[in-house]
Amino acid sequence: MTKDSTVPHDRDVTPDPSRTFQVDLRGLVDLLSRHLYASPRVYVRELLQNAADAITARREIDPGAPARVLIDPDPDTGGLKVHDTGIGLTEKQVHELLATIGRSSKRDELGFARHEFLGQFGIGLLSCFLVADEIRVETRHADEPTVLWTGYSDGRYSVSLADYARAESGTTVTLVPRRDAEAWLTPAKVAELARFYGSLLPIEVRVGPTRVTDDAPPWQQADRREALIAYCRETFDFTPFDVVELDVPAAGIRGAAFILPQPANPAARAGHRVYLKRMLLSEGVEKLLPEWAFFARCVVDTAELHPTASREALYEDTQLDEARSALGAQLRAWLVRLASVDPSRLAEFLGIHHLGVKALALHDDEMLRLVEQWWPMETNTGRMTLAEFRERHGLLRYAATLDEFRQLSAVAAAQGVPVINGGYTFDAEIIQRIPTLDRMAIIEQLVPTDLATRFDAVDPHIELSLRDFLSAAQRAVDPQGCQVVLRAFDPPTLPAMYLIDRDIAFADNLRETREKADDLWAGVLDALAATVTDDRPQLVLNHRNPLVRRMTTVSDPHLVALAVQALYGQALLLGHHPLRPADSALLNGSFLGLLERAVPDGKDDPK
Ligand SMILES: Nc1ncnc2c1ncn2[C@@H]1O[C@H](COP(=O)(O)OP(=O)(O)OP(=O)(O)O)[C@@H](O)[C@H]1O
Repeated sequence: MTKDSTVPHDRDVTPDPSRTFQVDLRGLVDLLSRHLYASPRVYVRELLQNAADAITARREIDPGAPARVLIDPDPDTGGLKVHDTGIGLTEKQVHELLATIGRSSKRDELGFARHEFLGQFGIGLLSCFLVADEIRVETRHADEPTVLWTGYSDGRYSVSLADYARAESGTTVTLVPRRDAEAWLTPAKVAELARFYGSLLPIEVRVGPTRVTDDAPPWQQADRREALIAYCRETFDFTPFDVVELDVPAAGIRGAAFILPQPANPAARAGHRVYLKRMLLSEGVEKLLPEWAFFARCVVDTAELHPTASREALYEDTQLDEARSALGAQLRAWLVRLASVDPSRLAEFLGIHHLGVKALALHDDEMLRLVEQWWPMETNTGRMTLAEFRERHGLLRYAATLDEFRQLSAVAAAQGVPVINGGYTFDAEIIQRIPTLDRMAIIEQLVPTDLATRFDAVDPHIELSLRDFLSAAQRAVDPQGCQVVLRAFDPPTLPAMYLIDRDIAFADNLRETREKADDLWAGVLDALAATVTDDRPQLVLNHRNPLVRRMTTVSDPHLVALAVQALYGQALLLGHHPLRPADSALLNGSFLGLLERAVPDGKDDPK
């Protein structure tokens, strides 16, 4: 084996203890502002967080210690002071913690974040350099001397002991504004941000004389429901359809889900408002709930879930996964409860969110069950749920398109064939998926062919006698490319049906009938079909209909043509078939022609 001269010798990589990394603070701040934080506004959150943590640390030792934070913007200098009554820092700690990036007092001996604190990374204070050139800290720990620390955005810092004692234990952080960042430090902006991030903190926070913290989160107030509805109106700008309280102890989650009062797009995931240990993490956390719960927006506080380093999102880990399922279970329980306690309210809910619920029912069994049990679908025997339909008829029979349903429903109803309209968005697919809930479910798609067997043939002798009528009728709609057929079917009130070429199978069925018929009958039909190809659309005239019967007795071929053309147009309209220009012209012509016949001409007018 030859020795590779590019492999470094051991002595080349031996660390030199006298050398340590140098940090380019400007570069680091630039990194934070461009790549970690979404906006410089986070500086207020980081200052509040440090103050709150310092108070927590002090109260661990002295539970009666005051818990106050005062934020004091100075309109004259454009700067800002944040005073807290926290634990403060000794001189040694100032050197160690404030001047070392990544060093934090909030981790345990093993380096894990300590549960009771908001901070953990040791970089939060740096965010102040997004808006300040200089950060000054005055701090006092217990009876130790007051320490003054000043850090500059170019990476220098100084430490000295004050020649006075700060009035009480705690810290004051002063920001000297950076040019071009003054807007982030105006009193109005600071008050807005302090309220935005800190309104739920369990300590007293004031901006100048104004308190920005609430007494308690809405889900902990005496009249919770009222408080939550008011919160939803104020924060999300809608009055919820309902409020579902959320409580997942394993993830330390408390809060509420607000059911949207308007339809929502399931594909556009709603942003939820998430607090972490009562400090706002983000108002746009997307994956807190399972995908199917698109109809709810939440506000929650969590003590256990983990933030990403920017503290603007939740870290995707198994804990978040489990929390998501637990929250989903609570929303499901709400739906189930609604179904048993207040079905009309559930129907109202589905009335708003049915499209989204149906979209999810295509791949979520729970949603499918909800639709099956509670969503009334259109059928030719009235609106009813799929569950009811199955119970009554033993199967789920449906027409796959709206046109097919319209074309067939009346005929099918008259013949005692119940059918569901599967033509609305997702409905046919939902019906086809029902066997995943119950393997015994029988699904049947109704196609016009199925009804064809119920179109009874007319007595051949009668049909022969109607030969002239049928030829005239055929000629009347020949230019439309349509074949005229005479059958007897229910309901008798329906004079004609137009069956489109999609139903070639039906045409085959007609041909079969003809083949089975006796010679006389076959002869009649052959004569009729001489100019007709079998896959043309069919106008089926109903011999049970009194008007059609009367038409067959008319001897004037012109009147027959007008009447057949009018029935053709009406059948197209009833079946919701598109009217081609030639169809409209035909319909128009027949209408005017019939009017001409119906209205006496001027010669009879006495005037
Ligand atoms: N107001 C304060 N009172 C007492 N100590 C403070 C205060 N602000 C900062 N410190 C000390 O400085 C350390 C560094 O603060 P920094 O905000 O940079 O990080 P952190 O709060 O520990 O973590 P994170 O980056 O997650 O916010 C803190 O761990 C804390 O010990």
